[in-house]
Amino acid sequence: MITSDTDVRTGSDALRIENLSKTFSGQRALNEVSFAVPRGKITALLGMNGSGKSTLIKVLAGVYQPDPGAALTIGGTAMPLPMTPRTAHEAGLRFLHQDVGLVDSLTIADNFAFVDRFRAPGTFGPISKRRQHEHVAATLEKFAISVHPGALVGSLNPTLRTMVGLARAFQDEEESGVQAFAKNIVVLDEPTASLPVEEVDTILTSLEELKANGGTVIYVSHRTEEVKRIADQLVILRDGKLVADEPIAELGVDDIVSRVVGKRLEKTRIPRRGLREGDVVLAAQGITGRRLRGVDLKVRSGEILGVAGLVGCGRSELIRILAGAQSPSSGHMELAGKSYAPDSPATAIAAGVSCVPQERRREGAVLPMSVRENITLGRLKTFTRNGALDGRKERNGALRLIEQFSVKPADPSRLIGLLSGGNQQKVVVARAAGFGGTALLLDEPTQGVDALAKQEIANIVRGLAADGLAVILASTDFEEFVGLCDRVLILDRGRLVAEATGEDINEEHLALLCAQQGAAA
Ligand SMILES: Nc1ncnc2c1ncn2[C@@H]1O[C@H](COP(=O)(O)OP(=O)(O)OP(=O)(O)O)[C@@H](O)[C@H]1O
Repeated sequence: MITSDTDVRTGSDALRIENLSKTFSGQRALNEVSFAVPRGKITALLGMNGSGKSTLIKVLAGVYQPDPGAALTIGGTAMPLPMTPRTAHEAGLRFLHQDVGLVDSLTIADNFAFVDRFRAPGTFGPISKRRQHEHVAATLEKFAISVHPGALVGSLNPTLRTMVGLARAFQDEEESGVQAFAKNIVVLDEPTASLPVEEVDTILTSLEELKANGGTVIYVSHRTEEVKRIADQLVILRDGKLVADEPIAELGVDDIVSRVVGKRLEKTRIPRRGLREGDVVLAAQGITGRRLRGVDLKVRSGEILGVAGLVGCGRSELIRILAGAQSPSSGHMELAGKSYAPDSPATAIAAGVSCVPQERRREGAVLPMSVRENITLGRLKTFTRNGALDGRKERNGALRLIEQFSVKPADPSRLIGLLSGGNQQKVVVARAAGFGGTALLLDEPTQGVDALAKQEIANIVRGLAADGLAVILASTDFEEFVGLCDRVLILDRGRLVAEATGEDINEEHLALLCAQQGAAA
């Protein structure tokens, strides 16, 4: 293990990177990056989408081989490069990658298992299922995660999935929770991107506890408020180059954002005009489902309607039902005054209802396909001429949206899986929002998206609403509702329980409304 008492006493660097470059088929994702990570501190690694953060982390994890000429020191020891997953682990690096790295179709226990674990000592027989479950149950308990080791990862909500991914990184440690954290270097790539607000606080509090115990963390996030709250040190990449390496204490949230973006970001919180008077576009009555307990709602042409609520309130189920991805158990829906009962997202799209689903990796982006195919998926009718696909028209259509949504690199033929996480998200939003229609459903549309792109997406959504589209936005990030929504509905355990309009659409009030419902439980 890398920690020695001397290290802790002297506050020496936990990790030092020198001259790190990484080139992917001619494209430089990292360009001569050098910085140090102080021991016992939280270092925020920031940068816009595609700036090279995940690439740097994957070099540390031994997933990518750096270009020649780099040097890496961990706990004062020069590491042979390239790293391998084993040398990284032995050096005390523990990772939670952006996609969490769990396989949905396997159980938690199977996700924990790796070569030669869980055999009875001195035997060469098959892996002991009982031992495996015991080990996994004990690790989950250390992290206070109450879920059965035999549960399928695909059945977990995003929060549990994240927690399980984190616990797995520490399954070898003797110590529990914070102690295990504290003796390693913990590298977290956007751990809160897909988590609801109240869970984010849980993660941040445990990181603060970890820091108080001398833990060292590298923390990637696009959420500047979080960074300001927990980080001591700031390292910023732009286009693969290091552009800032400084303490955070004196900086405000706006200073951090402008350092990341490279310019001051003007706040474009244009006050909405209040409830719009357009025709009702989408209406739902008495919708029930796994969580929903009879939801009635109406959204009008030109209106942006927010749906907020605590974890498990049924927000995503509501969006899935409206988008045709799930059938309601009962209830009735209408689109432009006519009965609307889509049996698939494709039927919904054909009727004019598009959706950005909550989980990009599971439901949004089709990784083995190109950016162009992902953008035009389900829209090919728009690009046919005399019954045949017009490839040129399709490519141009994709290029227009790539530009409008600032997808980088602007290459329609690139596999979407090779794009950075935030750029994959922009493609999914472009597919839903780029083709008109009558209603747009957004579930956490800006997760993993940088501050500038977030603003651009908000402006596009505003423009679409101004053109008459009806928009429903489900989010756990209350900031997203402010300045964007005309009305926000609060959903609590499957029921709509409150509504905010006008001045009441502010972060504090919305948080209060949600908390009041939770407290009344
Ligand atoms: N395997 C790969 N092959 C080719 N290009 C890649 C590969 N992985 C990353 N890139 C490119 O390297 C650049 C940096 O990507 P990276 O994922 O490191 O960005 P990031 O800063 O983590 O972004 P985000 O905030 O969106 O997650 C991007 O232009 C991306 O398209």
